Amino acid sequence: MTVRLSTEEIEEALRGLDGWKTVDGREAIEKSFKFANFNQAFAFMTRVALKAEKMDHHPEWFNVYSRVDVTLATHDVEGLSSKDVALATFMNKIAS
Ligand SMILES: C[C@H](O)[C@H](O)[C@H]1CNC2=NC(N)=NC(=O)C2=N1
Repeated sequence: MTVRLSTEEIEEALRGLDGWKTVDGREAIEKSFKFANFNQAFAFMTRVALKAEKMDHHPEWFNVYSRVDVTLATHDVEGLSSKDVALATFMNKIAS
């Protein structure tokens, strides 16, 4: 059962998620990742895609060349959940 995070829990989670911020007017978090080139950007997306499938939790994202803009939210709870925090943590880890 996926549980929706409270405002306080979201703020606490963001303190540990470098570069992530809330989206104005929506219960979601976003970050723009910049890579050296398209290959590195797409390699990042490929790894995230495999992780997302394993988690059954998928990002909303946009890629242009070396940039990947990511937005995370949990549709099932119409807000944010621990799955968003886990996927954001994974993204930061592999992008560093
Ligand atoms: C039925 C439901 O859509 C699925 O369980 C998964 C698929 N991937 C998902 N991804 C995201 N971001 N939010 C969800 O609620 C979600 N639900």
